Amino acid sequence: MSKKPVTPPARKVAVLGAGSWGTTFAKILADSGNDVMLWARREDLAADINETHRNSDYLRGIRLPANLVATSSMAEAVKQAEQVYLCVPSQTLRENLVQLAPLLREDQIVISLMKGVEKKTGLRMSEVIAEELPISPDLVAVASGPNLALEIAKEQPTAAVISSESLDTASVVAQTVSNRYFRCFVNTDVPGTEFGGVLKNLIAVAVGIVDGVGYGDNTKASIITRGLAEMTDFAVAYGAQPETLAGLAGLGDLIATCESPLSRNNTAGRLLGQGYTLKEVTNQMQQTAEGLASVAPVLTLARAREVDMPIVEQVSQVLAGTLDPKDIAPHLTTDTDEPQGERSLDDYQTRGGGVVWGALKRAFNQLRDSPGSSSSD
Ligand SMILES: NC(=O)C1=CN([C@@H]2O[C@H](COP(=O)(O)OP(=O)(O)OC[C@H]3O[C@@H](n4cnc5c(N)ncnc54)[C@H](O)[C@@H]3O)[C@@H](O)[C@H]2O)C=CC1
Ligand SMILES: O=C(CO)COP(=O)(O)O
Repeated sequence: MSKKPVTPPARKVAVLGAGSWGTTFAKILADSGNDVMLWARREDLAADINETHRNSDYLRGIRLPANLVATSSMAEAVKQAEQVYLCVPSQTLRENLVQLAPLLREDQIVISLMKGVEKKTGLRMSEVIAEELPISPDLVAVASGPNLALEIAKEQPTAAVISSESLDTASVVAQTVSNRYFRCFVNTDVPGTEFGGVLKNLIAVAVGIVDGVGYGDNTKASIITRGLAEMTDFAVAYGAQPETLAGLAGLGDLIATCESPLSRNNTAGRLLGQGYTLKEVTNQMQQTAEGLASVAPVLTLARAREVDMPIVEQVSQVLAGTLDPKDIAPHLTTDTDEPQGERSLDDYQTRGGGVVWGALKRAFNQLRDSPGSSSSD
């Protein structure tokens, strides 16, 4: 006699932050069978989500599932949750953690969905969490990957990486999140996974700038390719594994963000390339473009470890109004006229015994061979 499959009880989870990604992630979690509480700062937004099952300010045309309930009380959201997902703009994380700290139990897992560094400290989001929350690092995870909110809210299939110092934690989170349109891989390279998400934003601003100027695909492809080398150099200098940058959280997200008009970072860059000032661009943007705030702290970190970041340097000069956007491309790789060897990716390939291409091949084979289950990215 065949046994009936046992359906695990629904997990209770909380998502803090009801913008485009927080709401989309809450939908992913609800579609994965969890009971989701979504915390919105504004009471009227929480009420509107509960009444209409929509968040029209951020996700026009998307219906939210019935097992997703909104609240404007952080205490209510967090109280029953086994896992707490954080999705507020990076520069506001610390103030929100101050509110969260007294509400948190020591067995709750905390997951960052954010892609920025704190401007005044240069810390990654998981590092800010470690400073502000009384929590073991084993219970902290981060999620990153090619994840443009609106596409996923429409249930278009994609993949992401869940990273934690504890593989057990990453696996529990991956199992909680994964569903038929959102597939999670796991790794333990937290710096690589977080920096991938931070750095691709900066390259997407650069690509947006040249797009706004009117340059075509050769210029953009050059920036994307050299940008990946720049991202990898930087992240490796801060302890990341190069293969993480060749995976979903690096190359994957870089492609999605640089290609898509849905990307806010790409859009901000395009406006700069069209001649708007930084102030005019930030006034026009209704959503968070993390890259604009990350440029300065990333350059400070790069200089501290003597990493060359010519593309990010030039984005910084365009933001400051000291470089004409149309001049960004000719200076892509060097500030001398001497020809240079194309360093980074070849270097990693040689030094790491083909590590980048090996990782790409493994990722491709995994996607091809094993639909459904999670494994490393
Ligand atoms: N939208 C996307 O496609 C993706 C976004 N992300 C990341 O998610 C994070 C959040 O971005 P989005 O949801 O897209 O931004 P958003 O601009 O769509 O929404 C931000 C939300 O935070 C709220 N907020 C603003 N100030 C706040 C404060 N002081 N305290 C608490 N909440 C505050 C806003 O009211 C809004 O609900 C960012 O780090 C972004 O890089 C990551 C993957 C995809
Ligand atoms: O992180 C994202 C896609 O993975 C979203 O990019 P933007 O923040 O530029 O919209």
